[in-house]
Amino acid sequence: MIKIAITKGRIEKQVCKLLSEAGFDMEPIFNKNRELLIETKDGISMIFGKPNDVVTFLEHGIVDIGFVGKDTLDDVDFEDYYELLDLEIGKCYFAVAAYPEYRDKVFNRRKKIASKYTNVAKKYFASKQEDVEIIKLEGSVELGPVTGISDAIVDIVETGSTLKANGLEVIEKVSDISTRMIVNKVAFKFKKDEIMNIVNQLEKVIGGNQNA
Ligand SMILES: Nc1ncnc2c1ncn2[C@@H]1O[C@H](COP(=O)(O)OP(=O)(O)OP(=O)(O)O)[C@@H](O)[C@H]1O
Ligand SMILES: O=P(O)(O)OC[C@H]1O[C@H](OP(=O)(O)OP(=O)(O)O)[C@H](O)[C@@H]1O
Repeated sequence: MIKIAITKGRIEKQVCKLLSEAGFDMEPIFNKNRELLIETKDGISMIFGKPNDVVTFLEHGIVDIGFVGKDTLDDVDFEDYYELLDLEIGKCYFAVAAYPEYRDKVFNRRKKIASKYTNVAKKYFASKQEDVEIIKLEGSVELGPVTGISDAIVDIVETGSTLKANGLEVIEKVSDISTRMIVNKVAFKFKKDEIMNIVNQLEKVIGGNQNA
């Protein structure tokens, strides 16, 4: 049996649609209500969890495969997995954002940066040799500059409409994000054929979508 964890929320439906187009039996998933663990006719069991938890389940060997955003992978401490596929969905990017004045402002103190992705923010400013204070916010991160708790934010930008609605703008792009398929290394050793079958089937659909 192959065990899969899928990130709930924005990317859930698109991942399930790709798996269905790749020929896997997703009917029980499409018909599910509040169940969090579902078994399909293909001998695949699927759980649905929050982004960081998908990685935690994979780290502990509870699942063989995880579908999760690159944003989450960039932020967690765990790196001992194989990233086998970019699903080319859930596309967005990390950016430093702030009010336009931030660009020319001279700071005579450490800048304050708010983010839900504190490791990404830390790593980014460290790469620029900038010593900043990182403030963790759990959501609505744009509130950082709006309330004045921070000078800028590191957050996900998709359409840019949340920034615009709050008078903020992208100061610097940090990195691209999309949904990835990750695999537990031990599982790959013992279930290589089944896992590669899923990779190959998905690749055909992703390739087809890109050429469409
Ligand atoms: N505009 C976007 N904002 C946030 N995530 C996006 C966006 N577009 C694509 N994604 C991807 O979707 C994944 C899941 O995001 P989603 O907002 O559903 O869950 P979440 O981070 O648990 O947030 P919440 O706590 O608001 O439910 C993200 O990790 C990211 O890879
Ligand atoms: O560029 P946009 O298309 O406006 O999308 C970006 C927004 O979407 C995400 O927030 P989400 O809606 O997940 O809520 P949250 O802030 O509570 O995490 C992200 O944190 C931005 O706020």
